[in-house]
Amino acid sequence: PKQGAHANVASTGTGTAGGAKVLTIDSMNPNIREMEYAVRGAIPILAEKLREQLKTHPGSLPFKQITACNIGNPQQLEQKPLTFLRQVSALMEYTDLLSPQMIDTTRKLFPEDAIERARRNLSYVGNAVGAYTQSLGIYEVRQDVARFIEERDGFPSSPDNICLTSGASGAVERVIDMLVSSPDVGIMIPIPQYPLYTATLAHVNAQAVPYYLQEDKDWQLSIGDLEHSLAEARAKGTDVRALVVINPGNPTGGCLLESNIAEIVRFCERHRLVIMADEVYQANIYTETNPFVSFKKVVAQLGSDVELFSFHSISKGMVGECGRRGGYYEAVNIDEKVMGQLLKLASVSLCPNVQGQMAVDILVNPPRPGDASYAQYKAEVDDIYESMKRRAKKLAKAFNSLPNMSCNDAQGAMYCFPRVELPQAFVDEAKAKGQQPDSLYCMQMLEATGISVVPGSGFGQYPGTFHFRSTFLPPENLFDDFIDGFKRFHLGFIARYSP
Ligand SMILES: Cc1ncc(COP(=O)(O)O)c(CN[C@@H]2CONC2=O)c1O
Repeated sequence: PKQGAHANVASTGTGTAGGAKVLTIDSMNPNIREMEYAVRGAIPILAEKLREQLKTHPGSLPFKQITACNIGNPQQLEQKPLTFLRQVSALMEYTDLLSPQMIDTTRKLFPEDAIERARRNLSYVGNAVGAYTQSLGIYEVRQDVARFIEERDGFPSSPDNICLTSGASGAVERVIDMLVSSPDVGIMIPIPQYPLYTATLAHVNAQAVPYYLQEDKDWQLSIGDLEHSLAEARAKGTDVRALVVINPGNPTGGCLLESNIAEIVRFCERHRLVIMADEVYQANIYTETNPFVSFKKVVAQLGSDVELFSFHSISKGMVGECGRRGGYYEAVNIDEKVMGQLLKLASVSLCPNVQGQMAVDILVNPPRPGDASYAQYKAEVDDIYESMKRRAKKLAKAFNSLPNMSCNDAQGAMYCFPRVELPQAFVDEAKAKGQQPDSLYCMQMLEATGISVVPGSGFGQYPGTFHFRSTFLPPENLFDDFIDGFKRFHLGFIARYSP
């Protein structure tokens, strides 16, 4: 189906017995009408229309293809899936391959450890990958997640505190839903932030309490700014209950130092804030100076009783299985009765996606040294990692080589978030059109180059500054063309607006 086709559904007449529609843009839930999610906003939607136009009218645009840099969707940009994961999935989907009649043929096509893993996983679901599982997810997978966390941090983790979900998005939405008991409730979010947070807070009619990340300090977080933002919100009567941290950062790519994390934990203890640690990019680290340290590890090291939810996903890292929908949260120091309510909430949507759960298991429990697939799995992961690291540095360097542009290196995640000094004449032109200046800049970029990025206004930014977010996911064989196309656009843009 065409992207956005849903939005073009033809009206089928008057609906109820000749009367006006019951469900209209005015009668719908106003929270949903007001919420925004720029990662798939106006510019990506136009990009999909232009993609269709290139199919039906080749040569009708000044570029050959759309380069979707608006979304961290690696396999849309030719990243190969991990072989072992797909082998196990295939065997679990078509279990005849494991039958006595076919197993000899299967053994010619699949390594022994993939066969064993598929058989083990199938035993968890009664050999029926199409059946519902437990609401919190398959217990044995939750055990593997807990072991992964213990190995990563060196502190205990219990499967009873792990909940598998169909992606981290659903986990975040569920926790925010639990926290928000009235419109007075506020949750502190970084600016710039991944708009899942502002969208979800709008959806549940809660207050977003912003704190600014410091661009001139590699996007580190300032405790002084947290204190100020919290005091201001509470003085206005907002019931601030939680603090969101995205580490490594989206869209910023910043990775918090352990000392900064400890300060944040103490801040949340002091002010009784639940920590929501979004760590979906924990494997996407490209710098030795800022290695990934989990909030769970620091909370355990400090012996803190602060309440913590940590989120992870199969969509990022080197796995990149975005559409397969898999993820989890770990709940630490959460009240037992609340845990019971979280179970109830999970049970309403029956269970997380089963193949997503199995992919989580491979994420946290990959082939080990000595396994038949270990060498290939490690080689594939290393190749993807090294390529991402090269592309991250190359894109930031390209942005920094241009006039009116500066960009912090991506220490982690999948994005560069350059700052653009937009000429005042252009800013005035955009405002006269009722548009955000960086949004108009990105729209002109798309129309000139086919590159689809997201304006900084879609993530929030310090007033008076302008940014955009681009992934560094275009495949390396097309990367130079991608950068050249962008450079040509930007230099032409600056020339047009320079006196
Ligand atoms: C910080 C962060 N948290 C959660 C999610 C959701 O992950 P799931 O796929 O597991 O629900 C994303 C997805 N990143 C979006 C999607 O691609 N580009 C983005 O900015 C993200 O960037």
